[in-house]
Amino acid sequence: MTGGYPDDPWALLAAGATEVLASADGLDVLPGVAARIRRWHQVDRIVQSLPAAGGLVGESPALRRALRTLVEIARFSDAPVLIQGESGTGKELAARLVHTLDPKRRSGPLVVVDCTTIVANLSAPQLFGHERGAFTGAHSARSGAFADAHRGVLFLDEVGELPESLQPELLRVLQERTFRPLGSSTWQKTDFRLVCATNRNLEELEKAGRFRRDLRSRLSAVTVDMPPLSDRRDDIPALARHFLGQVLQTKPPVIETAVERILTVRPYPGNVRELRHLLAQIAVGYVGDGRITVGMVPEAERPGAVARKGTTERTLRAAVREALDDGLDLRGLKSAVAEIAVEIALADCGGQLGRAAERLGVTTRALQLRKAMPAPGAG
Ligand SMILES: Nc1ncnc2c1ncn2[C@@H]1O[C@H](COP(=O)(O)OP(=O)(O)OP(=O)(O)O)[C@@H](O)[C@H]1O
Repeated sequence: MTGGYPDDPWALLAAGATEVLASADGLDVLPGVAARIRRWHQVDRIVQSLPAAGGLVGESPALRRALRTLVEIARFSDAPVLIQGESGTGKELAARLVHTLDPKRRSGPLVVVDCTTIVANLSAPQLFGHERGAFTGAHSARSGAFADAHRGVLFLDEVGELPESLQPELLRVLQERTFRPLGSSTWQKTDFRLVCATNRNLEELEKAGRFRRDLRSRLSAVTVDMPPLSDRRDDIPALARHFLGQVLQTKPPVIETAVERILTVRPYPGNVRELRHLLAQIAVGYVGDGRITVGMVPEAERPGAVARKGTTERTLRAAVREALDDGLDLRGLKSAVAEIAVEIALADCGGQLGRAAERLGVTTRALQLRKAMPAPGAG
């Protein structure tokens, strides 16, 4: 199976009806249709019962579709799985879920290898392992990922980055289920399920001659597409509460509607990871009163921030032009601006030096000195 799992059993029923009508003796295909519908309900029950969907928070149809596919392939097949999606969409969480749900593999290990860290020739031992003395610096024998993942799952993250020299080797291991550690003359057996993730388009890499066609078709027997956050904005409030709870280690506070609006409309090129970082920033301002208010949202994220920035710049430009026209040089301009900033900060902070210094990002001592200094050109 490739792509998403059907959203509802009616789609299966409709497809089944077409099959029955098309077959010579409609009854022979009925058991198959019935089995598929039964399977659909089984998968749906598992998805509903997953505790927080195995760490993947969200109720949107796009995420549910991906989850159904993950459950289906984890439970009912042993084929390699390719998880595709933009960066930060939860591909690694999805891979972990396959391991947790695979009845044959879950008691075995989950071995994670980030292919961006495999430098051709230098790091092949990371996959194959090596004997003592196999190369300079190999002071003792070490097992590699192929051996470590025996009876479990091998997760190759960013598989599009797998060096070309290792691609035929991986294909061979998948076909033969044997490998030879570096420096060894003995073939070892291994039995792992392969799960890969990529944010690159493997088909394009193949066209560019950077990925082997036979390996790509082997890896993508089953694919799961993790949807970008822009396709599941409905999930943002639940994700926001989830991350606040994680960061604050308490029951998540109530998020004011205005904050929820800010969170749900902005773009997220970094997907869920970016949302998590934003919530971590917001949590810094939380004072423990059970509410997340707009004041805790970083200034740059608040409505009108971009427009305000534009206005500020325009006003500043006009003021600087006027000062230059009046004959002020750069030095004079700088100290005039500093003087005004100090005056405003002190007025806003009721004359308290410490608070004003904090607002200006200087030490209290520096502020004291500046205050003691006569203004340029003054008496
Ligand atoms: N649906 C989700 N529910 C809860 N947390 C999520 C969800 N999706 C992603 N995350 C969190 O977002 C962060 C990024 O997720 P993950 O590392 O799985 O993404 P990825 O697609 O593998 O990213 P990359 O391609 O950059 O490696 C992690 O902290 C993960 O826990």
